[in-house]
Amino acid sequence: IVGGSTSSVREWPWQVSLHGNVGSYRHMCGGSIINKNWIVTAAHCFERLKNPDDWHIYSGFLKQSEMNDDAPFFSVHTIIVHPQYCAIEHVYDIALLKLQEPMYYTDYMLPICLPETKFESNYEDCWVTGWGYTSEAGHVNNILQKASVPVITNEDCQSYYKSYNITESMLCAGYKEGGIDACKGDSGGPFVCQYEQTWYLQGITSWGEGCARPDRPGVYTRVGYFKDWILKHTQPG
Ligand SMILES: COC(=O)c1cc(NC(=O)c2cccc(O)c2C)c2cc(C(=N)N)ccc2c1
Repeated sequence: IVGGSTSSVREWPWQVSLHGNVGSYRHMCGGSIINKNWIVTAAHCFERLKNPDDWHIYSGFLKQSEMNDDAPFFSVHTIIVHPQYCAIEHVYDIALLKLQEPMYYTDYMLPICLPETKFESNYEDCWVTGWGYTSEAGHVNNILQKASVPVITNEDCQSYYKSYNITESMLCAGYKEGGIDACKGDSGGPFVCQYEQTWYLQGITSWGEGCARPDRPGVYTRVGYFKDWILKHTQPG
């Protein structure tokens, strides 16, 4: 997160850190708890590491330094990458992780609600969180960061990204003057909006040209667009 501030414990209890095995296990992506068996994240996190055994999921922690070899983690049973995901175009950048064992809820580990509809009309009070870079040429941050970022229309977003196709499965958020944005390492993490005292997962951090640049908003996977696909895979029975 560029231009954000430090989160406190229990602020974002659905936020998890996905540690991938690249020689040793380290933070690669964020994710969100949607129920006791399932995490939603970004498909692009699994370009190189497609084996579930190469992932450890840390939940209930604020600092990367706490996610050490003595700390408990959840293992991954199944990785479901959206069948229409395309890396080049950044489309359908969504994946589901089934846990090997169901998690338990605490004040620090709670699920986030899925949006009510495919396209929400209200996007007040939206925040993006993660342990990603705090500058383009940065590195993974130790303490979970948060930043409030306004949603912009797909039409405005398309006008900024002339060499890309901003599809209806994407959601954009950012400031025209830049300065505050998600960045590398925040991928897969939550973009949430509060509505009538309830938080909803409206976006999954996906991509952007650089980070926090003027006229280059952050691009997110629009979670409402994939609600049926998510429910199809994550509902019991
Ligand atoms: C794996 O995820 C990404 O690569 C990756 C690369 C990005 N954009 C970059 O251009 C970038 C940023 C930092 C370092 C870097 O090398 C690049 C290419 C990203 C930009 C944003 C955002 N601005 N909302 C969010 C996630 C990103 C994930």
